[in-house]
Amino acid sequence: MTIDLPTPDQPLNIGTRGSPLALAQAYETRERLSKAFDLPFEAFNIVVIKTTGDDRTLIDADRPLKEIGNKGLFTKEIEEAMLEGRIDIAVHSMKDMPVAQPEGLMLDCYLPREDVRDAFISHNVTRIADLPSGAIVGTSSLRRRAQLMNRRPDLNVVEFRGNLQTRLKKLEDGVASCTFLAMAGLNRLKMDDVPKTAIETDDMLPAVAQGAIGIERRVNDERAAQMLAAIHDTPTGQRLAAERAFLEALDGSCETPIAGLAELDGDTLRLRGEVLRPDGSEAHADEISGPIANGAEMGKTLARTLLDRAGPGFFDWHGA
Ligand SMILES: NCc1[nH]cc(CCC(=O)O)c1CC(=O)O
Repeated sequence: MTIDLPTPDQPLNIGTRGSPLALAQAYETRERLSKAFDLPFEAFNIVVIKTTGDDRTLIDADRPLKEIGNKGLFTKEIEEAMLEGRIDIAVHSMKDMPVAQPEGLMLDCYLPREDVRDAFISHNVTRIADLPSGAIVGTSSLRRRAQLMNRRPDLNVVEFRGNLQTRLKKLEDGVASCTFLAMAGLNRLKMDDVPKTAIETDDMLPAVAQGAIGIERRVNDERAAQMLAAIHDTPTGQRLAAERAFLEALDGSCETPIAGLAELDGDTLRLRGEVLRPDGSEAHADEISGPIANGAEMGKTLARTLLDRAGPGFFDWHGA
């Protein structure tokens, strides 16, 4: 079936959040589509949509996101706009995407993945190991907090919310001696002057889907389907299939710190996973390898292994 490509009069509407990172990701998507189909930028219309997660009147900036609940916090309004036809596709950080999409929408397009690692950001030291006992670490990520406390229970973690710029300002003001950010965000925003050190994945396993951009569409939109197929990156899709199956099988509440990363080596996929208690007092990690095509099955298997090892109650725990 041939499709009518978008034109400046009938543009493809690309929905996104308005943060600098979200916009950079929407621009990248527009650029890839425009190249793939030899279309002018005017054939695309970037539509900024404010989500609950962006609305400061709905969210107290000092309240941890985990208390507000993050299922679809950054996606609900965007998905409503797509179901109503106000936008045709939506660009998302896959790290923030729930594992299942609402009826009528789907995800089958991923852009080539950026650096998956976390970055250690500090004006004072270059490695976690060099932080003095009692040092104050700012992060709003449950996973990073738990991983850090697991390895360095002598550090003090304080809640660090707001966008990248806000957090960097807090660091400069001395509110904390270091923080963590995804390398992917820093790279996409070309923030080269931030004092960062990439943390190897053996030292801090990233969040499931970290560094990956996914593009959502309506199930029955043939034009979007064909256009997105042209820019889809298959290896990223294979890795995310394993990671997201792992996440789904864990069925972790947003209280549960979870890390997961799939990597490809020839025809083999290697999936590593970790679950932790929020205070870092307990961590369970393991890995599994097999044929790429079995990625989703491996995700489920690894989740079962970690669930068994963690034992009943691990995921119900609501600690301090
Ligand atoms: N939860 C916020 C969020 N969602 C995606 C990224 C970074 C980009 C990515 O991982 O794709 C970030 C910020 C961060 O963790 O530093």
